Amino acid sequence: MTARAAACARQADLFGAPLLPGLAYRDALIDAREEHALIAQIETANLTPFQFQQWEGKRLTRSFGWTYDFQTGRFAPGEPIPGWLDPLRDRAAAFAGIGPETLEQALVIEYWAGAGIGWHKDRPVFEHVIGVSLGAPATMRFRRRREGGFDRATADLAPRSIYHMQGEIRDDWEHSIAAMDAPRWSVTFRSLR
Ligand SMILES: O=C(O)CCC(=O)C(=O)O
Ligand SMILES: [Fe+2]
Repeated sequence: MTARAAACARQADLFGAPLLPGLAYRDALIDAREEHALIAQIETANLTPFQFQQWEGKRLTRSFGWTYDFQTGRFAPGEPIPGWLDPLRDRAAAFAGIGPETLEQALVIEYWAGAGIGWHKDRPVFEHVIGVSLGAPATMRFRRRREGGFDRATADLAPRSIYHMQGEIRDDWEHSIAAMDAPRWSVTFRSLR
């Protein structure tokens, strides 16, 4: 079995059928001390409320490397990825089997209790999407439209875990995160297509 097939088989065990081609996941990427240090850094990183038209999400965000403005649709170079994210970016890249320098964007999100993120696909300018979870456990949901409805699947995201989306799961499926009852932070890294 190839490494990828083995990863898929593990996912099938963890998350149940159907397989989600292009999704990889592992627990315990970092330890609790590293998790707390990252949360402390995020808390001083001047995140701002996510806003889309009149609607303000119950989450704070900040992007580095590249910014995508949801109000204007403008995609532009942003502030460099800060040094405190470098070790995490290295591990995210190693997990995905790609070079760290290809992960040109980092997005930091703080979800307030009661917040999640609605159905979407990540912007097509990006290719690989790799996410690290901090704080509350989360349920990531996936759906893909088919005749008469949706194919659906879910993945449990433990704190300190990592996921990688590429290919079918990233391009053909939408994802969302169910509202959580405690704060959660995520750091996602993206490569450009
Ligand atoms: O918080 C996460 O892990 C996912 C965030 C997400 O889907 C996004 O920013 O596009
Ligand atoms: Fe996303």
